[in-house]
Amino acid sequence: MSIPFATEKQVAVAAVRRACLLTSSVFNKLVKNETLTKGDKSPVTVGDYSAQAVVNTILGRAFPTDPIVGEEDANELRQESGVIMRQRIVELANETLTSELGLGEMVEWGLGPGQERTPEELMDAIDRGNHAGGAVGRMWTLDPIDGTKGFLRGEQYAVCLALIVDAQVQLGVMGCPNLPVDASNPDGPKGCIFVAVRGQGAQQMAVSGANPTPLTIPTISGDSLNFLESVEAAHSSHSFNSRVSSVLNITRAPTRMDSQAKYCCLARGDGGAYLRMPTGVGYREKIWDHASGAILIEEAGGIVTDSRGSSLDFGLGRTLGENFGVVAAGKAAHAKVLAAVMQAKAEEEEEKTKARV
Ligand SMILES: Nc1ncnc2c1ncn2[C@@H]1O[C@H](COP(=O)(O)O)[C@@H](OP(=O)(O)O)[C@H]1O
Ligand SMILES: [Mg+2]
Ligand SMILES: [Mg+2]
Ligand SMILES: [Mg+2]
Repeated sequence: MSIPFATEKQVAVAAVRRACLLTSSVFNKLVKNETLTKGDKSPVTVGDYSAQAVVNTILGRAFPTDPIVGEEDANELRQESGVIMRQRIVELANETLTSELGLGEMVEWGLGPGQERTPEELMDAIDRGNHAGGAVGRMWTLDPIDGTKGFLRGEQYAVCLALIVDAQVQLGVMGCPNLPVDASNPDGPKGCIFVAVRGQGAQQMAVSGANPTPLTIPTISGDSLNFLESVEAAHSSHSFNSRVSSVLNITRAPTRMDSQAKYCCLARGDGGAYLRMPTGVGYREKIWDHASGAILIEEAGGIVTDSRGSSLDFGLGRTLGENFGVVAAGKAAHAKVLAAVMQAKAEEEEEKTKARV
């Protein structure tokens, strides 16, 4: 019997690796007119667009009928004002798609010398990410650069790809080009890919795909537990996390890091819990910001829920719908952190009520 999702895993690792090579190379050459500000004020760069073009081109060749829920779309690039960026994206995507085959890659996926695409094909590939999501069937979800702000600062970011079947994440692949291979050697080699398949465990490997190593979240007890949280205070409440730390008597400062690299660090024991509490009303978390991270944690032996203890629902469309915040940790730590979140929430409510009277 063949191993479930073996081909999907091979294709997804190849797609993420190619996208990582692209984003690492583009970072050093990024110039001012290669970044746009989207409607929600967040940045998007030629790196985000061309990484989405590359991954979607590969998925489109390998699995032509699978829909994709991707973060970016090509609307801006199809305008007159988008011509310069579009040219750059086409150049970057083609450079990446046509480079020599790496470990486990196949010509059939549209890779290797001579496989250039037209600008129109690449814009259409980006727009294959327009799927609305939903509870039924097979779909991929892609964040071509998660943590664009981290990417622009030269810090952490991740290329994140996951396969969802009937609302359950079955496969997750994350590429972190700037993440040290070994956290105890922060100045050592950087760049790793994390892979998880439902029921088959979690792994870290080199960006080349070599040296896959199984990952298990270590049991972290007591006050040695520390939080992983967003760098951006607008994305996740720093003050609420510090309140939760006080409830747990944690004195260690949180580790701030952009992107789903936080899930990767948690999976290999570089942090005790990832806590993401909403900062204001109305923002809905996106499925591509959590799908690959959530399966990585589960397959490494941990638990991911929202801040009320409900499981994340990947079947409601492009967002996580009513889920409120995210709590991810190893099994024992998760129960403790969730209880502390509830207590901190109650304390906060009480203070608000007192302030009103
Ligand atoms: N107000 C908000 N609350 C929570 N998340 C937000 C947000 N505004 C943007 N984000 C998301 O936060 C992600 C980055 O997370 P983090 O802060 O953990 O690095 C962004 O992903 P992109 O960088 O892919 O756009 C974006 O989707
Ligand atoms: Mg974005
Ligand atoms: Mg993101
Ligand atoms: Mg993104």
